[in-house]
Amino acid sequence: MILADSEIATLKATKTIGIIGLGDMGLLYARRFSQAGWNVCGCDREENYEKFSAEPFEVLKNGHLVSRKSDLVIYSVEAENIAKVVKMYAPSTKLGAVVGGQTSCKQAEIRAFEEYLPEDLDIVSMHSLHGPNVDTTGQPLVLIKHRASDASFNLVESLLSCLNSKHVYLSFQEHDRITADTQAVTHAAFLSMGVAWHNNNQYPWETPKWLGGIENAKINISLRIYSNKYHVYAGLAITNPSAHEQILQYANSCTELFSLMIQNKGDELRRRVFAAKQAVFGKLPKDHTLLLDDNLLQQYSLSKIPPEGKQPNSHLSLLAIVDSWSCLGIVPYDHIICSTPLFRIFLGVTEYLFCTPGLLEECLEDGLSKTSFRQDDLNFVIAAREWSSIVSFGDYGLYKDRFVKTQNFFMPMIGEANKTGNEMIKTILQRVAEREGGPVAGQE
Ligand SMILES: NC(=O)C1=CN([C@@H]2O[C@H](COP(=O)(O)OP(=O)(O)OC[C@H]3O[C@@H](n4cnc5c(N)ncnc54)[C@H](OP(=O)(O)O)[C@@H]3O)[C@@H](O)[C@H]2O)C=CC1
Ligand SMILES: O=C(O)C(=O)Cc1ccc(O)cc1
Repeated sequence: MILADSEIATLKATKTIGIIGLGDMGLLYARRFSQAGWNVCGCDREENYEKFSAEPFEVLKNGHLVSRKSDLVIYSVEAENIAKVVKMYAPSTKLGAVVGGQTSCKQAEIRAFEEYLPEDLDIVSMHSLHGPNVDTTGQPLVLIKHRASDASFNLVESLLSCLNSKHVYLSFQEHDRITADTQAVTHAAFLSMGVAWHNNNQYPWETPKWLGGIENAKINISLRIYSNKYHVYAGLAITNPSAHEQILQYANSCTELFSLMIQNKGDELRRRVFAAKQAVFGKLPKDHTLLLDDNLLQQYSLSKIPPEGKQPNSHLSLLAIVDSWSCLGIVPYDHIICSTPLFRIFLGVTEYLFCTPGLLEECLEDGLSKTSFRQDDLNFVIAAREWSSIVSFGDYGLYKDRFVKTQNFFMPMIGEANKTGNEMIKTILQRVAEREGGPVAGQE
């Protein structure tokens, strides 16, 4: 429960909030909390101490110093390191404090808290379902009351209320299942596009094949992911066991649909894809308005080449996501309350392809009869399988290596892609907010 203003004022005067890990998300939280009038302290690795001298909150040298004086400690470190970091600082936690974390998959985080924190401490965890450069307003924020009194939970919820996000209450198990369905498989699709373009040695904005609104969304989101830190995507996929199954299903769906195309098994392909369409989109109301359309996305192009009419495209990446949702029994709309901006965009372009009259039929026809996309699709299948293997091996080193190679390939365009991507996301989020009647989020 968010407390009354007078009670929040008392908490602000008496409680100290500690953030361990002042990277992108930790810094966002620490700045916002201190701007809202909370007493905040934080730390990063000791060797980074000097970097934070201009911050408006107290910066300490390490997590022991943060833990011993904070009434609420939030760990905002790499998922890969969470157990190690919690083990290190947990014994220094102040008596009676509440502890939480921001990692994207909660199983490893909660396990670390249970193993290393003294039993008398409360655990309330959280997850902002957006990146550090998105306005927090109206975005989903998951709150997990794992082991806590109402007073502890109210402290956490009242503190987080300054972000103006939409609070979603889940257990850690529900959180991990939903984010595997939404985030992990979304990232797998866009990561695979990047690797496929890289392996084909082509910048998609340089070839007339990739023109049009849907292609702009694919390119901008893929490059946005490759502009980020690899550990964010590695952590949320590798530490979440449900994500392994989803990503494998995605790779299998890509393989099987592509196999049907190259064998020219049109009837089987259509049967399978239309059954998936029915499972995923069948219950949408007749008057359902599409979130996205090709015209809206047309303006967000990185290409200098003027559009020259429609190019044939099988849209294998989009066919495969609907097929995998269908095979896994996932209805993505059930998770919309817990969706990230990238997931909404992925769902938006997929919905556009599947629900615009005639478009799905056209792309299946292209997939079966045109060969111009075969090489791209083959590379896409290989990339999806590669990501699935890397995630299932749980190998962060391999993940980093694969990610960074493709990141380097796209480096010359990352700055411009982020600018265009930010504009695109801003427009889409405004549209989401208008549609849902909630607060309008902008870009920071
Ligand atoms: N970025 C995003 O879009 C989102 C990320 N998350 C999750 O939030 C968490 C943080 O992500 P993000 O901020 O992006 O990542 P960053 O890499 O930017 O931040 C993590 C920070 O923690 C520091 N750190 C590592 N070990 C310690 C330690 N022992 N003591 C103090 N600081 C330490 C890191 O230092 P160093 O770099 O030197 O290792 C780094 O500065 C991750 O678990 C991520 O999955 C959640 C929502 C969105
Ligand atoms: O929107 C997305 O999917 C992002 O890529 C940003 C992101 C990354 C990690 C999270 O835990 C939450 C959001």
